[in-house]
Amino acid sequence: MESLADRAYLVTGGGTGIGAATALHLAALGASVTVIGRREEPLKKIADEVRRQGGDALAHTADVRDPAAVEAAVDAAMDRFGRIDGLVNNAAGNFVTPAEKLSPNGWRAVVDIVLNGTWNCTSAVARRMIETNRPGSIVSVIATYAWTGHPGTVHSAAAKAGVVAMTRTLAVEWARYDIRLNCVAPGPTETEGAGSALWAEQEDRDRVLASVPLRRFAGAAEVGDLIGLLLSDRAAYITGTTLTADGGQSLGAQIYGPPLETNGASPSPR
Ligand SMILES: CCCCCCC/C=C/C(=O)SCCNC(=O)CCNC(=O)[C@H](O)C(C)(C)COP(=O)(O)OP(=O)(O)OC[C@H]1O[C@@H](n2cnc3c(N)ncnc32)[C@H](O)[C@@H]1OP(=O)(O)O
Ligand SMILES: NC(=O)C1=CN([C@@H]2O[C@H](COP(=O)(O)OP(=O)(O)OC[C@H]3O[C@@H](n4cnc5c(N)ncnc54)[C@H](OP(=O)(O)O)[C@@H]3O)[C@@H](O)[C@H]2O)C=CC1
Repeated sequence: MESLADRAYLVTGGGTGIGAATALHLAALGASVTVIGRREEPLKKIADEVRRQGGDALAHTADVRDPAAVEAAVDAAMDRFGRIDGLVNNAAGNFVTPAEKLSPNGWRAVVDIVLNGTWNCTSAVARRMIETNRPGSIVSVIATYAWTGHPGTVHSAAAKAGVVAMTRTLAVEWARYDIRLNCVAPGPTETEGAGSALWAEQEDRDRVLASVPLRRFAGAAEVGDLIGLLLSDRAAYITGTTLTADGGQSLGAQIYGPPLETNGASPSPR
């Protein structure tokens, strides 16, 4: 595993789920991390855990929808660590609803967090990288329905597709500054946020599991590990791409394959 000692990263939605696992993973590799989210308590818990393990972390509350709050968070990270080497756009909002019942404000809430929030953070961090003449790596967490689409999540699917287009555009535009941008597309991942938003009932969990050829949920830590890979210099020649880790879910049901039913395999993440 490559050391990330002396590096400093920002992780949005870093207090819970995949964001928290990513922050802990980066800190374990020696990096300093700034975790950003709306609620102070989960952020403080992760920052305390990083410090307990001998690392350095800053917890900063901000709503990624608010450009001024994002600027203040990035300034606080610069003041504390003196540099920014990378950003993880992980914050998201989601709920399942038939599209015809989605209110204008419901659409706005999700698209604002996922698409506008990603832009607010990406532009604020990239400007600091350009001003300080430092290379950088930006990873955004998307979902495979950015290209497959998925009924019930039109707001999130459309916003994640926008993040892919943003990533591909900026990967070319900012290559001259040695800023790399990539996406990670996890499949169903065992987190509290997704559990309550997307598979609150056992019946929903079973349906999700049955759609995954590897027949298990991903663990937040294994997704955090992939994000760490894309942030690191091992991925120095990778830009503008999406790394999919979905247990084969987005390949869809195959005509001559085994039936997509739960098969008794352990559904627990590795
Ligand atoms: C199925 C397999 C695929 C697997 C891949 C899955 C890929 C993606 C996964 C994820 O993204 S998991 C992340 C889940 N985490 C979260 O959602 C956490 C954060 N969530 C939130 O903050 C809220 O859920 C929020 C609604 C997104 C935003 O909160 P905010 O406080 O800004 O908004 P509200 O004022 O509460 O609501 C705004 C608007 O939205 C309507 N709304 C909220 N929930 C629902 C719902 N369940 N159904 C329908 N509409 C909903 C709410 O009513 C408001 O609209 P108006 O009433 O004002 O019109
Ligand atoms: N779990 C899964 O199955 C999958 C998840 N993903 C993606 O992975 C990422 C993480 O999801 P997951 O860990 O499961 O879910 P969580 O709900 O645990 O994570 C979402 C995080 O985003 C933060 N957040 C939400 N809204 C805002 C906001 N406006 N400003 C700042 N922070 C915000 C939340 O903190 P707070 O509420 O305190 O602000 C929370 O920490 C998301 O991008 C999601 O779309 C993709 C595919 C599958």
